[in-house]
Amino acid sequence: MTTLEQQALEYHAAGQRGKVAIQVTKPVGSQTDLSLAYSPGVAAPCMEINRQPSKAYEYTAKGNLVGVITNGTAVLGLGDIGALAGKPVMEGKAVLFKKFAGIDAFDIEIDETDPDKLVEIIAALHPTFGGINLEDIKAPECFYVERRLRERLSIPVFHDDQHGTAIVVGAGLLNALELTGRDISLAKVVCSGAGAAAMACLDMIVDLGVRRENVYVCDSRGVLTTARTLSEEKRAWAQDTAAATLSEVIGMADVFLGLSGPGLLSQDDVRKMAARPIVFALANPEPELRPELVREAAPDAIIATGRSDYPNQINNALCFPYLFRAALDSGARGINQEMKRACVQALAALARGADGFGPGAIVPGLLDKRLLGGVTPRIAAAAWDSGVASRQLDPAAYRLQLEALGKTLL
Ligand SMILES: NC(=O)C1=CN([C@@H]2O[C@H](COP(=O)(O)OP(=O)(O)OC[C@H]3O[C@@H](n4cnc5c(N)ncnc54)[C@H](OP(=O)(O)O)[C@@H]3O)[C@@H](O)[C@H]2O)C=CC1
Ligand SMILES: CC(=O)C(=O)O
Ligand SMILES: [Mg+2]
Repeated sequence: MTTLEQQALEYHAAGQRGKVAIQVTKPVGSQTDLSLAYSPGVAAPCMEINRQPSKAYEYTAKGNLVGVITNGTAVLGLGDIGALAGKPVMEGKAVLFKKFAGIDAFDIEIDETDPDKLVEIIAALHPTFGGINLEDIKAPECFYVERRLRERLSIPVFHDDQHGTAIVVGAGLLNALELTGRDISLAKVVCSGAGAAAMACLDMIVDLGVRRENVYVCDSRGVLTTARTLSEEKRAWAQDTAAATLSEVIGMADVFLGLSGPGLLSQDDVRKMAARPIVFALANPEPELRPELVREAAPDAIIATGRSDYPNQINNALCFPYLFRAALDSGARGINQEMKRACVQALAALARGADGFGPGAIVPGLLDKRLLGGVTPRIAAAAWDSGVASRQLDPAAYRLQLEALGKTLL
């Protein structure tokens, strides 16, 4: 076991176990308080909500509460380690919701792999929450589960590994391309991984201007080609090529996008890439190739990982707190493409506006205090403009409100 792993175990076990706890928000110290908080007074908000369900947003925690829900089938890059073993990650996401955006989150680990049953369970749980953040559910089941829940529920349902990752990859890629003087429409991209995160990231970068014919994708069996029998999602990325392996398609690639597993990129692969390559080795916790090894093979590379212990942390934690903050505050029924695009542009702009902007800072750091006030109002505005929100928020006033909130959080 490494020192870091040992420290992480001690961190999690120290004091009150785990990373989150419940906090009470009303006085309960007197008989009068108790008769308001519980019986008999609590019947009044119950009956108000029974008459008008939207009153739940006024009288309960629903409007500021997100469910972080997994079945543990694709926990980070650790694979199918099961619902219970995924709990530390889900608690971690709950911590980030709270510390970065003041959102309360319950982590819910569901021991169910059948997609239809999972949909039924999550749908049955949904009255508790103002939004649902699906996490670490493997592909292809995650696509079905998210789609069915979005069809059924009128609260935001968002698969973080797909869309959260895609947003941050989009922002990082725009800035990395700018810094290396590349035209997005000419960039050749090679992606390792064809699961939840990869498929959504590829859709996003095509939305931003990458040409589909310039993208080569590898899964655990090699390059997605037209000769292979592929799922519907993967078929969309199949190339008519005889190349079968990552090493065979990576020649002169401008961008490597790793959303697969540890150690799947070699230094020789990096050496085959174009000059000033962009290497996003995003598998967690162990990237496709460690940054120091990428640097050795290509000293002028722009390198990003999903980890907090290297520069350029491309991690969905840079966006999900702010997306949900904006969605909850604007009363959005869902998180749509316009909101995601607004988040991409806001994150990219925030990085460009920082003093240290450059190859080692293509995205803001997770602890950048400008994020809450800088990103969230732009997403809320996009929600309103695209017709998915029920409240229009004045951007300047909302920003001030968020900046004040931010001071109470980190
Ligand atoms: N930095 C970040 O913010 C994020 C990083 N990630 C990382 O991305 C990775 C994938 O996560 P996710 O998409 O949720 O998981 P999925 O289980 O949905 O997808 C995993 C993908 O990796 C592929 N894969 C496995 N082995 C290989 C291999 N030898 N060569 C190429 N591809 C391979 C699988 O192939 P096949 O389809 O054949 O099974 C599959 O397409 C994880 O490491 C995760 O930590 C995910 C989300 C966010
Ligand atoms: C960051 C994240 O969500 C993942 O690696 O799965
Ligand atoms: Mg995840």
